[in-house]
Amino acid sequence: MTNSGGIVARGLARSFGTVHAVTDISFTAEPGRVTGLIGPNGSGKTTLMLMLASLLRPDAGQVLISGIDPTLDAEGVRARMGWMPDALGSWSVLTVRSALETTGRLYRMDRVRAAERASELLSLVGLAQLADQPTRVLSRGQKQRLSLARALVHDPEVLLLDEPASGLDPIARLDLQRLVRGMAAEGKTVLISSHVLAELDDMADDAVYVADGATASVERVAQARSSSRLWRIRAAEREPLRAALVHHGDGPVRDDRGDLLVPVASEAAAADLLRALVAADLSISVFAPAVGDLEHTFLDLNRTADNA
Ligand SMILES: Nc1ncnc2c1ncn2[C@@H]1O[C@H](COP(=O)(O)OP(=O)(O)OP(=O)(O)O)[C@@H](O)[C@H]1O
Repeated sequence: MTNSGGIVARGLARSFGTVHAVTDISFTAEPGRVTGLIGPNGSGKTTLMLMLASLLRPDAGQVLISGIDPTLDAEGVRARMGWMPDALGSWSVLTVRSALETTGRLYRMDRVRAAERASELLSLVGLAQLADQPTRVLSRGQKQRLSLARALVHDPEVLLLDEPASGLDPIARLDLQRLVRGMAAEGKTVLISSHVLAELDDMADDAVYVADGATASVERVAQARSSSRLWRIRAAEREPLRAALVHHGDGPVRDDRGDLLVPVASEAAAADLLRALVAADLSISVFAPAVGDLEHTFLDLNRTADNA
């Protein structure tokens, strides 16, 4: 297997008794990029992340993290990887600051460096005011921030973030987005699993789609991406707009919160439609895909899987 840094997974499989959680996962997540890990509930994302993090041994296939195989050198992988699980483990009697200092000590920092790093991270994730509170009093969103800070303690090259935005308020989500983009800009490899696809659309450069324990092929993803999708269109004159869409659109026209939705076969067809609407003298104020790229692709892949 060639090593380009970042995360490389080839032909991964893992079962629990008769449950085949992961059957065939292959992908590459490159340094300097944010890669979204997308799949329905129970599709094998957490099992995959555990294998990448050296916490679970694959039955078949291979992983390289920054060139290191976790089954051969778990410690080497852990030194280079930060892992933010979807729920913070319990250290409920420690204060927020001491939880971070203790994590630093586990990474063999001396007391002074661990304390410095804890202070840096407390301000980075916006928890400085809660530094002396026991972690058990934190809200869900505050626990998420602490969990992220813990994953960053040793300034890892590779980050695995499992549902990092869950429980975060809109401002904290924007902060998270900025932080994640900043880490990619520093050359780190970031793999994020999330069900909030609109958010991943704003954050991810690449996407890996998983269904029933296997990655969707490049061809299937390309086909799903380019399939017909709904567009949202708004004009001051709604009935003339409806008439024009019935004439020029690629399917039935639907009302949605004051706008009209119509299926459009491709980007080129969307450009033609917009030209036709403007030529018909309609004042168009909104003309955009009704769902983001990732969500559209996810829905199409799963529709295809359900019909297979
Ligand atoms: N330790 C285990 N023992 C038995 N079955 C397991 C175990 N861990 C996971 N599974 C099963 O493997 C499948 C994949 O689970 P996994 O948690 O990896 O999915 P997921 O994609 O992370 O789901 P979600 O989006 O809901 O978090 C599920 O059917 C799950 O029930």
